[in-house]
Amino acid sequence: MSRTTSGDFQKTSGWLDWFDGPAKPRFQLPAGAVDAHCHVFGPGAEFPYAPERKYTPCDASKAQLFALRDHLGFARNVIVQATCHGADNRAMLDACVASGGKARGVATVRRSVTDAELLAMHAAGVRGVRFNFVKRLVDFTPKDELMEIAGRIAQLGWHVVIYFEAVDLPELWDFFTALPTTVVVDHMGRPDVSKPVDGPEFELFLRFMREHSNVWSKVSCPERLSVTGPKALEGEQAAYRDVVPFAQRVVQAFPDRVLWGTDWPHPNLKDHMPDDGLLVDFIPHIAPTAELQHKLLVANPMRLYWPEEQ
Ligand SMILES: O=C(O)c1cc(C(=O)O)oc(=O)c1
Repeated sequence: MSRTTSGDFQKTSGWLDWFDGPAKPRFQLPAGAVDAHCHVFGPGAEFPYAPERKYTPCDASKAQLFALRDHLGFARNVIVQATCHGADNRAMLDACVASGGKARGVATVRRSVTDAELLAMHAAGVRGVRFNFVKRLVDFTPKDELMEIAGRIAQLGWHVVIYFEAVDLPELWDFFTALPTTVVVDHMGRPDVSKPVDGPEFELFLRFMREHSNVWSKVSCPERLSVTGPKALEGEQAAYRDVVPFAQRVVQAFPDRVLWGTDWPHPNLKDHMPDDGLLVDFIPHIAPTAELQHKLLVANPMRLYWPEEQ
């Protein structure tokens, strides 16, 4: 079934809609598991997409996200502001509030954000801001503006989520290592998994984490990073094998600083749309023991997003 975009919007040409009717995962998530990276899109008629966006998605509402959460067996979500909404956080905030405490959020803000707005976001459940350096997704924001924002949100106990491509890490290193908060890297800093896992590019990322104990990583998005597959479709139980050594390395080296998320509704995939149930079945390949799974899915996200419950 083709999904629609409501309001005065037309999906980007070639847009792949999120997968309908995902499998029930075979992997039994631990009680209290958190999907620590997912998004809501619109619906456009209610929460318009931002004029500066680089893509227009199909709608993906909070009700659809919560249904997926329950189907897969997650207890909670961390809803990350998607770039198609720019710095208009209303859809994400509305979803957090509607979740009844089962979702926390990561916002995108500009320097012009007021302290009162930040406090209101905190009350709605926001615990971090996202700085995006992926050029196909956002226009450039000066680093001094980002550093000023980081200084302000640090006072609220929030963290910074960073999204960048592996080739850009050397240039961004000084900025990232000067951030005054916990820093969470999206999707392992997007390694090129056709390169060796013990090669210089991924080693730089591991060094980034090793030398900076405030840096965490989401070991998410194998469907984005995989080059040779196989895809998480049609019951595949060994999907995205080429990504496994990279994610496993991060989980084993930094078990207390990793998070996992579905990345539903998977913006901008070009090749295929994964079955989210089978994506959950990817987890035991990268976190093979019950202890690692509990840290990745429960203890770590709870410490970062619901510390008051610890
Ligand atoms: O690689 C991407 O296209 C992508 C985009 C977004 C976003 O538009 O916010 O978020 C993600 O986590 C990944």
